[in-house]
Amino acid sequence: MFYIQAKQIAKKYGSRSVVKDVNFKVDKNEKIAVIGPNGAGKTTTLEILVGLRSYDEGEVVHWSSSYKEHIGVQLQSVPFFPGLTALENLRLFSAFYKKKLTKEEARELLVKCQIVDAKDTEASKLSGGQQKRLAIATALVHDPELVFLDEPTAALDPRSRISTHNLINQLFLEGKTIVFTTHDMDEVVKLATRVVMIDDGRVITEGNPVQLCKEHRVNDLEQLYLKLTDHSFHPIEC
Ligand SMILES: Nc1ncnc2c1ncn2[C@@H]1O[C@H](COP(=O)(O)OP(=O)(O)OP(=O)(O)O)[C@@H](O)[C@H]1O
Repeated sequence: MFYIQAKQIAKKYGSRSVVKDVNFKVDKNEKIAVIGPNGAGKTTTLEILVGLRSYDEGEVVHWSSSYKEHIGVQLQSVPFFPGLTALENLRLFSAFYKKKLTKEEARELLVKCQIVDAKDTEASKLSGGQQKRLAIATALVHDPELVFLDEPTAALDPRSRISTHNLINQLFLEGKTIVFTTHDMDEVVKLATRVVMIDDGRVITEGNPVQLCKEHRVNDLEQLYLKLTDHSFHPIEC
């Protein structure tokens, strides 16, 4: 069963093309890592897939007309409600959906996302890493089937990064499908069932990370990334 199928999508900001002819399918029970250089168009592609951003060409098909109720999205910057604590923010976010979280349910979600210690701190005063965890919690308030996480571990300390990996695996075991972006290649190998590499607005390769390395005869994903995104790299013809 597929959740999202994007066919030949293209997007321009002004006259600048940032997504070019992208095909992107999200199937049920996947953990997809989207990787690529800064500015490659990963966030824009994800925003188009979840219906937050318009596109100029192509088609995006979702599995359900009410898909927005079943997708959770953590973007890189989250506009928390000013003056409200982490717990209050979470409950207010949940009020946008059919089922509002009780105080206890909100607390449990903060425990799950390892941010409960800061539940009574004003959200805007949390550290960068804590805000990231709260942002992940807000993406989960409506128990979505499909979860998009845009750089969920950027700016996290090693312990927090590991607990976020554990959270992603836990969500996957609960039956959720996860799509995440990252610049950490070890994280991709550790977590992803499939990797999609985007460069200059195009998908340049995709597949199982280990399999892809074998096919391209490189030792690891970092080498594959460096090889495929090196615009000065010209293979020697035999
Ligand atoms: N709202 C916008 N208006 C104009 N240009 C934008 C907008 N959002 C993104 N861009 C530009 O589009 C390009 C792709 O941005 P995008 O955020 O999709 O890249 P990314 O691959 O997610 O990068 P990063 O890894 O740095 O997060 C960048 O050059 C960026 O400056």
